[in-house]
Amino acid sequence: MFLLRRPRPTVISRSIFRAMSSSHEQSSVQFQYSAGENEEQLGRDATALTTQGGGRWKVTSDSRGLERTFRFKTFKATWDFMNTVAAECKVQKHHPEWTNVFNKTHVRWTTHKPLGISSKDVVMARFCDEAGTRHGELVDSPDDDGCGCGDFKP
Ligand SMILES: C[C@H](O)[C@H](O)[C@H]1CNC2=NC(N)=NC(=O)C2=N1
Repeated sequence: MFLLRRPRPTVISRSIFRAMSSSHEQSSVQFQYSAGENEEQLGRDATALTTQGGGRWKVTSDSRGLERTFRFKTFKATWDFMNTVAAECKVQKHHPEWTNVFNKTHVRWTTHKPLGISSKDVVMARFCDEAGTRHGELVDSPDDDGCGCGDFKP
C-alpha cells in the first residue's frame, strides 16, 4: 500500500529570504523612462529624490514622473517660489504640471515628449527643492501630501 504524501513546502532559509527582500527594496522605485535616457543613472538620481530614497518627492501613479506639495507662509511667498521656478523653466525649456491654492503649490514633473520621466524632470525637481528652501518653505506639516484644497486633486 502507498502512502500519498503532500509535496513538501519549499523552505527558504531566513538569510536567503532577507537577501531577497532587501534586493526587492532597492529596486522597488520603478519609473517609465523617456526614450533616449540613461536609465541606470536617471533611475538612481530620481530615486534619491523620492521619499524612499530620502527625498520628499513621490513617484506619480503612472510612474512617469515625480510630484510633491510645497507649503509657504503666505500666498505671496508661494507665488514668488512659482515665479522663480517659472524663470528656470525658460532656461531648461521644460514646464511643470502644477496647481496653486493660497499658500500651497502641488508640483508634478513629467516629460510629454518623449513620454516618461527624463533628466529634465530630475533637474527641475532638484531646483524646486532648493528654491523652496530659499523661499522659506514650511516643512513641518503632517498633511503636506495634499494640495490643501479639499477634495480637489490637481
Ligand atoms: C518645443 C519645446 O521644447 C517642447 O514642447 C518642450 C517644452 N517643455 C516641455 N515640458 C515638459 N514637461 N515636457 C515636454 O515634453 C516639454 N517639451
